[in-house]
Amino acid sequence: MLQAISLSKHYQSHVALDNLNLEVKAGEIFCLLGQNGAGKTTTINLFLGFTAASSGKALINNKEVRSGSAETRKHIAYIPEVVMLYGQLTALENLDYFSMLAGFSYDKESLSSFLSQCGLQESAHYKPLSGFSKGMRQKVGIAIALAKNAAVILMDEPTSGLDPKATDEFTELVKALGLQGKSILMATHDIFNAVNIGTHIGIMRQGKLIHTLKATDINANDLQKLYLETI
Ligand SMILES: Nc1ncnc2c1ncn2[C@@H]1O[C@H](COP(=O)(O)OP(=O)(O)OP(=O)(O)O)[C@@H](O)[C@H]1O
Repeated sequence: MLQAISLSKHYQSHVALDNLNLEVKAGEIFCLLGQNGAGKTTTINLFLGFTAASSGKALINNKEVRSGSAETRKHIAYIPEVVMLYGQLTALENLDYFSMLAGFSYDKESLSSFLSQCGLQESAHYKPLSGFSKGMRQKVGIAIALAKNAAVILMDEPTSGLDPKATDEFTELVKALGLQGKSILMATHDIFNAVNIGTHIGIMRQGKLIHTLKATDINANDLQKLYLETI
């Protein structure tokens, strides 16, 4: 589970995140919408411990995130806009390496099976990442999340720049992770995808979470209207 309690981040006098209260339970996919600079990445970075909170708390499985500490990060998988892995290593080698960093050791069949579950063709398992498309990299990123057995998955605009088919495949994978009981927080600019993928949707403006909605309570057209009225 992922929780923010009165979480704020200031850069000198600038308020990047203002008193965020948020809970993403197991099996929930929370999509954060908001204009550039609304505070989405700041929120994700606070949960990752990449930056320290000015006040309030970020909790992962009820443990407070400490900036720079690996204690809570081991429960998290992070999928940024472009999954940065080792280009000279194969998909299998990358997965093996990142699983080991998280304390897991798998045989080749198991590693291959994680990649296949994420829709990566077997012929690609043994190819270096340098030749992978963005969509293929995102699949390896999800495979790492599976292999790490991460309870929490944080995603920052993971479908930006993906073609419709790759977006659709990615969406199905993320929904399956939700059904497996992961807590997922995803920052996105894609309103249609947020309704399609999310169980919950938040709209941020100038560091504040203004609206929180259940995805079943709104369609894409109404969400777009509300979004435009809010920002
Ligand atoms: N290291 C930093 N130093 C100063 N200000 C920062 C820093 N990081 C972020 N900010 C500011 O905090 C605010 C929130 O930024 P953030 O990156 O969280 O927005 P965002 O919603 O993720 O935007 P985008 O959609 O463009 O990724 C912005 O005004 C940004 O300029």
